[in-house]
Amino acid sequence: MTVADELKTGFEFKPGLEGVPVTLSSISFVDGKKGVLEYRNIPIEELALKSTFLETSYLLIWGELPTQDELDAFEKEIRYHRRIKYRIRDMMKCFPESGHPMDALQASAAALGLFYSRRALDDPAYIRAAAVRLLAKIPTMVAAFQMMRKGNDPIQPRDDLDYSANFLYMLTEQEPDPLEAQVLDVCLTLHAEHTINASTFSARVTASTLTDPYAVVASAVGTLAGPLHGGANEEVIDMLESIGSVENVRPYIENCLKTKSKIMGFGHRVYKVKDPRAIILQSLAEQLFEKFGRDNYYDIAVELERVVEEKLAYKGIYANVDFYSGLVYRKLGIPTDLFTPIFAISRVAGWLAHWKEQLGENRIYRPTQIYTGTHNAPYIPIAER
Ligand SMILES: CC(=O)SCCNC(=O)CCNC(=O)[C@H](O)C(C)(C)COP(=O)(O)OP(=O)(O)OC[C@H]1O[C@@H](n2cnc3c(N)ncnc32)[C@H](O)[C@@H]1OP(=O)(O)O
Ligand SMILES: O=C([O-])CC(=O)C(=O)O
Repeated sequence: MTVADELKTGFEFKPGLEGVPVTLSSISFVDGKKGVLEYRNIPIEELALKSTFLETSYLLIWGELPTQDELDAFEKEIRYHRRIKYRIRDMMKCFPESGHPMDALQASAAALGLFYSRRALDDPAYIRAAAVRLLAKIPTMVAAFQMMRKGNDPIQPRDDLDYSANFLYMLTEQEPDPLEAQVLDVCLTLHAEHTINASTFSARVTASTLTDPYAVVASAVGTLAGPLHGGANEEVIDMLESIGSVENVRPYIENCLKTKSKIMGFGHRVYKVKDPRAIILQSLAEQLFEKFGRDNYYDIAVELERVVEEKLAYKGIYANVDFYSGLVYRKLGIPTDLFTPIFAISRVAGWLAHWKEQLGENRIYRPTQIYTGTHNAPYIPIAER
């Protein structure tokens, strides 16, 4: 059969699965034309203003906002499980300091499966324990690698600090300013879930084989790392650095358009307007600048957004979630190559929600292909090739 024949069999090939539904889901909703994002029916703006990352994680994974008692119990369990086993720390010490923290995180998340490998996927207590462990330990692993690659011992989590304050503390051994901890917490809430993006799809495919949740998260971390997905937040800062000044913005964009290169932090498969999270992230950056002083990259970013809109709005290309997040993290003093691991700390909540949902009505993912080769080719002996 030729490719044309294959296409006649009724398959419609959609590169990148654009617009192809791959599951039923009630976890989140995006209206890309109106710029709407909801988690479990609640608008992201409401959650950013009124919730916390852990409460939002509970909402995503278990489908409802927790009562005060449920939230207290959940937070207590997370605090209890923050520490990582010394054998995981020892393993991480062998990682090369020059390695990317996303690779370190992917390997460490997978290593959790060596210690907690029981696959009781129909036991709600197992599901809860795995979700708690992953939410609790991933920030500790990210901070531990940061310390170890600088030649220092990891900083132990502090039980008196909440989730985001504790993460910032483990990175610096300094108790963060309350505004810094609060801003980071809102960033985590904003990044926690986004329907069937590439890493979540990867998580669901892995989950559908009924493997363990650590493998599910490790495969999603690997997928998030790429520059077309979560890795773009790091690339945005590199781009702002290479542009260097507001005057250089227009020639930079014109050159990208001429050479058909992507402008990092812009464009989205679903949003055809400015990403609602970018609007909130920009205001978080401004709050930090007001208290701690402006970042000189901000003016470049604002001009970049203006020129990209002027040139590309007609194609529906606007700032996405990765455009302003890096400016927030930079102001929090976080190194650029930790931006994507921070995205992972947050998105693990969404991945876990999808893992749990996938297990509910599981069928293994096994799509098809359109074969583009030939048939019955002769085997040519090596001497005759
Ligand atoms: C958390 C996240 O994952 S958010 C996304 C983070 N990624 C980035 O910021 C990287 C830059 N952006 C991109 O590469 C893309 O916009 C993606 C990967 C996000 C979406 O990709 P797709 O939906 O496949 O869009 P695709 O790449 O086909 O682009 C469609 C058109 O818009 C253009 N376009 C899309 N994004 C950009 C961009 N950032 N800069 C310039 N042009 C762009 C493409 O060149 C293409 O133009 P054409 O139709 O004239 O050929
Ligand atoms: O939805 C997507 O394609 C990308 C993503 O994860 C997000 O925007 O948060």
